[in-house]
Amino acid sequence: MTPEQRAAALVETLPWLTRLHGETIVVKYGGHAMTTPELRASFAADMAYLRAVGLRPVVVHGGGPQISAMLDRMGIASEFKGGLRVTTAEAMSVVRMVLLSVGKDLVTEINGHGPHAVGLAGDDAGLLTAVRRPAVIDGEPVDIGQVGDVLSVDTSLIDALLATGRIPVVSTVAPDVHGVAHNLNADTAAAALAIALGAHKLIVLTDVPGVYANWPDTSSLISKMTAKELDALLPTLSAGMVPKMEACLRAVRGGVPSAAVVDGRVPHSTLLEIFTDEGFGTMVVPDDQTMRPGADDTSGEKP
Ligand SMILES: Nc1ncnc2c1ncn2[C@@H]1O[C@H](COP(=O)(O)OP(=O)(O)O)[C@@H](O)[C@H]1O
Ligand SMILES: CC(=O)N[C@@H](CCC(=O)OP(=O)(O)O)C(=O)O
Repeated sequence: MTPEQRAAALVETLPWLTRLHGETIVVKYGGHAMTTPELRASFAADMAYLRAVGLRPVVVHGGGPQISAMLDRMGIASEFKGGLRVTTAEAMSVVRMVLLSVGKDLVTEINGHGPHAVGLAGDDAGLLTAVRRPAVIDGEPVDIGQVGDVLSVDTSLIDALLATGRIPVVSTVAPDVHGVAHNLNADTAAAALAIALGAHKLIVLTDVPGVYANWPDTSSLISKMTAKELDALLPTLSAGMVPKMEACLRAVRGGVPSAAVVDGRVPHSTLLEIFTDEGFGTMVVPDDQTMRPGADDTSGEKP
């Protein structure tokens, strides 16, 4: 890179730094995007960077592959229906153990940049209350055990942490109203948190460059779509992409100005999505928003 190109890259961030100052960004860090020490280090640096430049990142982490590996070691089979893990009482204790451990590791990694990150789970100060959620297969509800949807969010703890410059790191296990632990898909929980916090953006880090219109045809990557277009695409999606895109749709329909699915295997993908004019991955915007404003846009809002 020439000095001119490096300077241009820095200058390109200026409008976004100005516009996004003080905004809350919910970043969902998927289990497939944390598979190497280098990726975890680059993610931690990105969170510290966002905080340092005046944004308010909130991390919601996954850990699906890590849970499956642990279940496998314990001789318990992993089964998914509609992109959600069938969670027996036996599997639930493993899910809880692994997710809390992944969360703590992430806190340690981010805190290599200063004592900013704080780990939380659904039961901390009533952050998340779950309600049992069936999977929907061919339009029919199917019982998949202790899997939850988000019934309610109490943002008071996160609000207090953000007000003092902390970076909340949320593990998505949560009690229902009877105190029974539930396994929440991390995309689902991230969307609920983004809505409740009035976030400016939901960013979902995964292991593909974005959403493909005709998966697995990799020439069909979608760079941007409206909520309505996503609604039409949803029935064609498979596996983990289903809860992910349902979550993006829910976030945007719930008032979050945009949701982006980006390739978490690319170092610093969060910064590329937030601070570059063209963004990175697939972005979902409300139905009345058809253009991604560039740096010369004067509306003051990047979708
Ligand atoms: N239309 C699609 N576009 C992109 N990926 C898709 C699509 N349909 C299914 N997938 C699958 O969804 C996976 C991402 O979901 P998942 O494995 O649950 O990720 P994560 O662990 O990041 O939550 C991709 O690796 C891909 O195999
Ligand atoms: C109900 C359900 O499926 N829960 C997920 C929770 C972890 C998760 O969402 O992790 P990723 O984001 O890495 O996929 C699971 O048990 O795998």
